[in-house]
Amino acid sequence: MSPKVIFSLSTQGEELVGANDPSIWADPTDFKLERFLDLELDITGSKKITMIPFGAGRRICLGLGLAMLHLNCILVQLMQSFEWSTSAVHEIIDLIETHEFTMVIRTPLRVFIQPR
Ligand code: HEM
Repeated sequence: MSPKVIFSLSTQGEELVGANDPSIWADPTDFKLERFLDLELDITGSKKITMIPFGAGRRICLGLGLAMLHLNCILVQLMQSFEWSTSAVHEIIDLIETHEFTMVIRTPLRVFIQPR
């Protein structure tokens, strides 16, 4: 049985803010990775602030170009080289964030990797 994924604060009855704002993302509480396939997605925040993993404005990450160039290669290598699985004891995968010094995942997500 595949684990249930809790993705949104809305499942906890809390206020929808930021990345959970439906005026910014369609169906924000749905786990839809394909939303990131939109090549028009502006991650620099120069047109509209939607998702800015590298920051925005004058202090935007200087390594943005380098990182984007290498991320696909690194990800593909990791997927090709290892078998990935979640723990059998995790019936629920909790992707909800919480505030610490920065925004972090509330419950650490543990994965098991084995060389293929
Ligand atoms: C996935 C990879 C990376 C992410 C998500 C990331 C994210 C960020 C973020 C959020 C900031 C702060 C921006 C702000 O203050 O508004 C930043 C700053 C910075 N990053 Fe990155 N970064 C990544 C990779 C890199 C790489 C590979 C380099 C260099 C080769 C780099 C160099 C820098 C520098 C120099 C700053 C400071 C820019 C400034 O304050 O003017 N980063 N990065």
